[in-house]
Amino acid sequence: MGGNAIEIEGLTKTYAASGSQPPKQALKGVDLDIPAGSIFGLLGPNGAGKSTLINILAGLVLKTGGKVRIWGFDQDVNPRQSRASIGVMPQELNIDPFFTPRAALEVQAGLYGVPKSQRITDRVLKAIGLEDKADAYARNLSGGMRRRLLLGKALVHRPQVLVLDEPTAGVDIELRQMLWANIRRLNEEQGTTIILTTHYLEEAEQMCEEIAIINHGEVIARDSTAALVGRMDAKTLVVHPEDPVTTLPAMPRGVESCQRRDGALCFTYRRKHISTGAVIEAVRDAGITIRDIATEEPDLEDVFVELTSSKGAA
Ligand SMILES: Nc1ncnc2c1ncn2[C@@H]1O[C@H](COP(=O)(O)OP(=O)(O)OP(=O)(O)O)[C@@H](O)[C@H]1O
Repeated sequence: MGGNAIEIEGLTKTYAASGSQPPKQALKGVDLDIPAGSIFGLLGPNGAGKSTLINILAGLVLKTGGKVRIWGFDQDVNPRQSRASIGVMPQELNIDPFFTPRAALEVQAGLYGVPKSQRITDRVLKAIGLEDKADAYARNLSGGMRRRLLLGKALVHRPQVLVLDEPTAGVDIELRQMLWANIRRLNEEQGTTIILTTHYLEEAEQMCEEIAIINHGEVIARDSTAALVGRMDAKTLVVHPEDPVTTLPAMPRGVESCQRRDGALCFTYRRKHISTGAVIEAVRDAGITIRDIATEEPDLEDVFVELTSSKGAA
């Protein structure tokens, strides 16, 4: 196979109408390649289509149209192999309370048809730090342990691609760090490709080499995290002029100017390329007396909000 763990072309999904609900087009033609060996972030607001996409990858939801290849296997041509290449840690804590972690992992391995001689139950228990609890009933496990067990269940068939759907939602910092350490290790030591959805943009920034932002069933941005962070390098200088200004002052190249409703002038630029001093100088050169001045520094959250509210209209 080539350099991609996942190749998605023109993927569409329309959920059928039910009762008074009209049909819902959840994916509107998604093209997305995810490089093998990467840690890839899939971000988007609630209802954007992330779970639909992930569930299609996992073989849990049937696509309406388009092509999906997992580890080189076309879902339509080689459904079994494509499914065996991927493991999914779901959002919900759906664990049978009457199974022990060991039994839960064994059952899961059975579901994937892993022969007994090739099972790696002990190794998985160790990787998720549940050796001590291997034979305790799952109902006695803490929320954090259950989450780790879900991760373990996604690993029993040694998938090349691991999908984590909101793995750290509602999880305390210590457990979050432990989960990330586990996941990084899988990525580094076994080359497992990791795809994760998260609402913690800071986490995505720290963990993911590349990020796709999905909104209203479409990919609206896909870039290396470094490039997205580069976008965030934008800084806005807000100038409150002493007297009303009717003409925006001339600015150095690369500065976007606008005027706010309250009359304030705002100038957005990349700090890397243009200094704040140069912008202030240009304002003064235009004969504008500055009454007050402030700077605004957007973070990934702002970029995300801007992208999902402007380009993503249905
Ligand atoms: N089984 C279903 N039947 C009908 N509509 C559905 C079904 N599942 C999801 N949808 C709709 O499809 C759209 C995409 O939903 P999806 O769950 O994929 O979004 P999401 O990005 O995962 O959101 P969240 O972050 O809240 O999990 C939403 O409008 C949702 O209401």
